[in-house]
Amino acid sequence: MSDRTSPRVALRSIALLVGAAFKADPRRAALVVGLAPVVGAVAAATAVGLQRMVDAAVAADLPGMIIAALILAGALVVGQFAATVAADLRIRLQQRVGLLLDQRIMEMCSGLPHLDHHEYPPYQDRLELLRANRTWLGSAFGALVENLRALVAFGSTVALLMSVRAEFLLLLLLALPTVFAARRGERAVAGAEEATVAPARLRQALFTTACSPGAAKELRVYGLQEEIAGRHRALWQQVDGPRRRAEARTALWTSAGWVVFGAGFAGALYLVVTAALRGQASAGDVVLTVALAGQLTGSVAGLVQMLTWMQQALRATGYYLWLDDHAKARIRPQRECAPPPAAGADLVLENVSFGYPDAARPVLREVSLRLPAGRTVAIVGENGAGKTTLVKLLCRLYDPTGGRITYGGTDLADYDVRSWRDRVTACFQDFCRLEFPLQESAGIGDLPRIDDEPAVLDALDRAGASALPGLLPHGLRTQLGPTFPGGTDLSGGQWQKIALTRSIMREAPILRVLDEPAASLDPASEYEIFRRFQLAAAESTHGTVTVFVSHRFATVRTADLIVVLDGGTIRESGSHEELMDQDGLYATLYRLHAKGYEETRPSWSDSLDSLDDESLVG
Ligand SMILES: Nc1ncnc2c1ncn2[C@@H]1O[C@H](COP(=O)(O)OP(=O)(O)OP(=O)(O)O)[C@@H](O)[C@H]1O
Repeated sequence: MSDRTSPRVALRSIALLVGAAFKADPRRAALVVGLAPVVGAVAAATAVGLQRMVDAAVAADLPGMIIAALILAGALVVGQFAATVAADLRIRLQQRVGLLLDQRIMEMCSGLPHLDHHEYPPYQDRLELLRANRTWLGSAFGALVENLRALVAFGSTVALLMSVRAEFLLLLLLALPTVFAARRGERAVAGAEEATVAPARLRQALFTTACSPGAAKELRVYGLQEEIAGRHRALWQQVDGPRRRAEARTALWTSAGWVVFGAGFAGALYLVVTAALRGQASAGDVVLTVALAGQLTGSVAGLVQMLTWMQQALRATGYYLWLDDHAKARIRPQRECAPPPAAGADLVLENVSFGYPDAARPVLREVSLRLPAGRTVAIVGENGAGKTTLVKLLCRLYDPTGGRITYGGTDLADYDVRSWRDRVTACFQDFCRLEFPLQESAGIGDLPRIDDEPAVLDALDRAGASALPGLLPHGLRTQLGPTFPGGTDLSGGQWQKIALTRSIMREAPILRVLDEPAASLDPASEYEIFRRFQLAAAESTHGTVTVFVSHRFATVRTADLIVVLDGGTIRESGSHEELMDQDGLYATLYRLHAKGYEETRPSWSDSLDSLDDESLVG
């Protein structure tokens, strides 16, 4: 990561900011840009008014004094009015630009069709830097405009000084060390920030853990509060030390710059006063020089501040542009799109291999498998066998790194990714707890029908959660999530059932994935869910392929096809009976599970045995 904003990135950033401001609010943006030079020129106009006033007073020139008074009054009124209006407009515009860019960042993170950017450390590093500097994004356009104002103020002051004596141009050169020192300092601070982004990210993660309701139980049981706080403190020191040192160096360089400028400033005053004493300059010139020299100090300080502000803003915009470029590069060029997939075909994996980005070894190797339309396929295997990875490929959250997956003979990569996802539903083991009203949290599984009450009630019923609305104070309208006013928390199993309901909302999907959808439920409930989905698949005329991932072999024994994954390859596949006859890994593990189950057989297991299809359908 470079600590420099290259001229190309700076230009692109400026174009981005101007474009965003004029897109967010064109009229306000035009006014803000238009008022900046007016505000910038006020100081110089005031100095001119003063000069004319003194010269007219010395010459007892009444009309001259009136004109000077009008200039002074005009500069005061216009200056105050323009500065107040410009500040109000700029603040409001900053908020609008911030909102627009925030939305673009959200789009960049969640709008990418694949998931790999979430696991790419440089992407996460830039995202953290952008998060830490996000406020600069909103104010970046303001920084640009303020720089314009500061430049006009500085330029007009220098031009007037030169009108008194051309040598005063030197003051401009003497201001440069301060400006360069501030620029260099900002770069050093940026470099320190970028060099410590990894511990900063970890510190942020610790903070989130300490404040998250999800971690609250373990933090207390294991007494981790002090440990987490201690690590957070240590990381802060790791992050803060280099940054503070860079800031101290910046202060030193900038002070040295001011010493140089101060010497020049004193020299200029000496020159004009001695010239006036020799009669080579008017009293007005002395007043003008004193006023302008004072303003020059202010405008150099302003310019330094504004340049630092702009550099920080451009740096934040640079992170944004990097993320945007990365996001665009990750959108694979779509080959000529196949027409949207029609239901009723088989999904076929042909020698599919897959490795996560930067991983040393592939997770799936040469997997060939046919998932028949309208059937239920169970994927079983030990932890880390590659089950979830396989279903992620089916959902096109990643594309295979070798081989291909076809549907009805067409490579999935040939379908527009959105048209494929429109026909897929899924309930993942790390499902989302969407803290909306129950109606929306479940209905969002089929966005066009999010408000369709009968559809949501039907889906809740089919997910085995028909009782849930009755248990909540406002039924389907109950706000979920305890942190919201009037919000209700649910048990892990109830949240999971809502995730399951979402996966039922879409009608006639091509593929329904249930990746350990019952991890929070007891085996009887898991079996009930599996049977519900199996019966629904059998009754469906749409040919939906149902893929069920589970650790519990007993749950899935009635699946049409059972696939045993082992170390990223298919070890065995077939029906329960076929696999038991083979007496291989499946049979061994099944017997092991059954033995454990017999030994720990709880009372509710009778209900599991008595589950039949009618009780589920009815
Ligand atoms: N995002 C990722 N980046 C890198 N490696 C990953 C990622 N996700 C999973 N893996 C690795 O891929 C392998 C297979 O993981 P996967 O989640 O597919 O297994 P699984 O069979 O579903 O396991 P479990 O039953 O524990 O859920 C594991 O070794 C895991 O460490």
